[in-house]
Amino acid sequence: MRVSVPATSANLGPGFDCLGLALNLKNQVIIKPSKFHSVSLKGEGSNNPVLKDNNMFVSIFNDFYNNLTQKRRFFRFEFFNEIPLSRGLGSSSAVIVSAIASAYAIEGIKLEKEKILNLALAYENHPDNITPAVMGGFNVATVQENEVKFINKTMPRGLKAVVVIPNRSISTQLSRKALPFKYSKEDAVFNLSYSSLLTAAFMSENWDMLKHASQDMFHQKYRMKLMPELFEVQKIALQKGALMSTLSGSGSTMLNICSNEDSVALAEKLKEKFPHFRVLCLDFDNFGVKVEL
Ligand SMILES: Nc1ncnc2c1ncn2[C@@H]1O[C@H](COP(=O)(O)OP(=O)(O)O)[C@@H](O)[C@H]1O
Ligand SMILES: N[C@@H](CCOP(=O)(O)O)C(=O)O
Repeated sequence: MRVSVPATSANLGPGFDCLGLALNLKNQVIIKPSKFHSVSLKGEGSNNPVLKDNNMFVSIFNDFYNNLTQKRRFFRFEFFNEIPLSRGLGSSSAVIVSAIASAYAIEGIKLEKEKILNLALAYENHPDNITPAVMGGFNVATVQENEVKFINKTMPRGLKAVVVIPNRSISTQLSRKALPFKYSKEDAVFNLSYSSLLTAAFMSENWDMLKHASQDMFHQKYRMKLMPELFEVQKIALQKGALMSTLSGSGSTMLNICSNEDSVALAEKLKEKFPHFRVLCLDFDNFGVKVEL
C-alpha cells in the first residue's frame, strides 16, 4: 500500500490558524506486512536518527492500528519524504494525516476524508494545515465542538508557489510561544478584515487583490524578526512579480504566489539573491491525502 500527502502552507498572512493551502511537494510511504518491524527513510529527515528509532508516523499508525484491530502485526515502512521538517510546510500535519489514513486503509477500511480530518484534530488542534493536507486546494477552516468546519476551493493551474526555504528550522511549538498572549482591538479588527478580504479574493479568483489583502498583525513580524533576512525575501518577491509573499506557517519558509509566466524569473531572482536558501517552484495540490492499495 502506498500513501501520499502534500505539504501545506498555513496562515497565508492574516488567516492565523484558519487559512491554508496544499502544495505539490509530497511525503510518500509504502507499507508492507512483514515478520519484523522495520523503517527505511529517503529524502528529508533521512539523516535524523529520531525518525528511524522513534518515528511519529509509526507511533500514530500503531495507536490507530492497535485500537482498530486489537492485533499485534509487524510492518515494513518505506518513507520517501519531500517535505522539509520544521520549515513551516506542514511536515507534522502530513505525518499525522497520512498515519491515520494508512492505519485504516491497511485493514481495508475506507474512511471518509472528513473523518480523517476530525481524527487528526487530536494531534494538531489548529485546522489550517491538516485541512489542506487532507483535502488539497485552498481551505478556510475552524473547529466547532471537536469538528472541523471548512470550505475548500480548487487552486487554478495558472498560478505557482515559489517557496524560499531557509537552512534554519523553526519549531512550531516554540514559535507559537513567542507570540503575544493578547492582542489589541485594533489588531484584531485589522486581521479580521484582511483575512476576510483575502478569503474573498481566493474564492473569487481576484488575484490582484492578494497583495493588498495578505497583510497581518498577529504573527509574522514577531516570527520574521527571528530571521530578519525574511523581510528582504518578501520585499524582493513583491518587487519581482509575486502576487503575495507571506511567512509559510510558523516559518522559516516564505510562500510567494505568482502567475505561471512570472514564476521562473521570480525563482531565478530569489536564488541569485539568497544563494544559501533553497528556492522551489511548485504547483498547488488539489487532491490531498491519497491512498493506493
Ligand atoms: N517525515 C517525518 N517523519 C516523522 N516525523 C516527522 C516527519 N516530519 C516531521 N516530523 C515530526 O514533526 C516535527 C516538526 O513539526 P513542526 O515543528 O510542527 O514543523 P512543521 O512546520 O514542519 O510542521 C518534527 O520534529 C518531527 O517530530
Ligand atoms: N497556524 C499555525 C501554523 C503552523 O504551521 P507549520 O507548518 O509551521 O506547522 C501557526 O502559525 O503556528
